[in-house]
Amino acid sequence: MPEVETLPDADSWAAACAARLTETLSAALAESGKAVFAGAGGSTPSPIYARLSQAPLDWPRIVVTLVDERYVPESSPESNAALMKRTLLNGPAATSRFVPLYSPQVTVDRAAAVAAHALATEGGHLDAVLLGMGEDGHICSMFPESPTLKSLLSPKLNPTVLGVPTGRDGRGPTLERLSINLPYLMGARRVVLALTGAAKRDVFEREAAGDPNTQPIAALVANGVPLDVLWTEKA
Ligand SMILES: O=C(O)[C@H](O)[C@@H](O)[C@H](O)[C@H](O)COP(=O)(O)O
Repeated sequence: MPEVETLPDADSWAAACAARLTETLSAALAESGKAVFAGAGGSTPSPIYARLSQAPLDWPRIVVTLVDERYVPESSPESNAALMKRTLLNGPAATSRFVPLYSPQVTVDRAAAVAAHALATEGGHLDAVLLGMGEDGHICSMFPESPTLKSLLSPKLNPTVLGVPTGRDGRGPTLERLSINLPYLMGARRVVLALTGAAKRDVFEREAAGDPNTQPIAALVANGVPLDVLWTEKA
């Protein structure tokens, strides 16, 4: 079971998450002259992105992408790309290169294939990843009841992006989505899972002890994903 690092308040938690991601991107830049960051959407990451955007990194050599995306254009209020551009791609980070997952295709699966190719063209590897987690234990768009879950959690596949049909998360129905798969997380240099609130801490601890074939958090643990879990009581 990975250790859960407890931060005393929202500010120190967001700062610690941003510092861990900055450290990881800096190491990748030092080692290979480029770095790839992938981040989550949802409500958790915004204060972390606000801090990360100001990090003194060589942003023109950093590629920024998403761990998942709703199958909507950037003009939609549901778009994670729009969220990322509003919160992370400001200040120094605005000089990074953004690679979206969404593109208007005939089907979400076709869009996933286009996104998979785009990420493969960037090297097919993520250096720093920021994840949130739903109260149903989902990360990325790896939803417990989704028919795509088995493919997304297969550790032996190549890193890729898959289409996720309309489904349900802990808060209700979800749009069709695009999601990276578990092998992308297994190959990452560092994955930061940012959690807030007592409920999510309990969910994390329950899910981490679960079935890696059907529970994404258990799959991260069972497959040795380099995971830092940072938690604070109130965001
Ligand atoms: O597209 C999304 O919604 C996110 O990428 C998703 O995977 C998110 O991380 C979880 O649903 C947690 O969402 P909150 O941070 O809002 O709790």
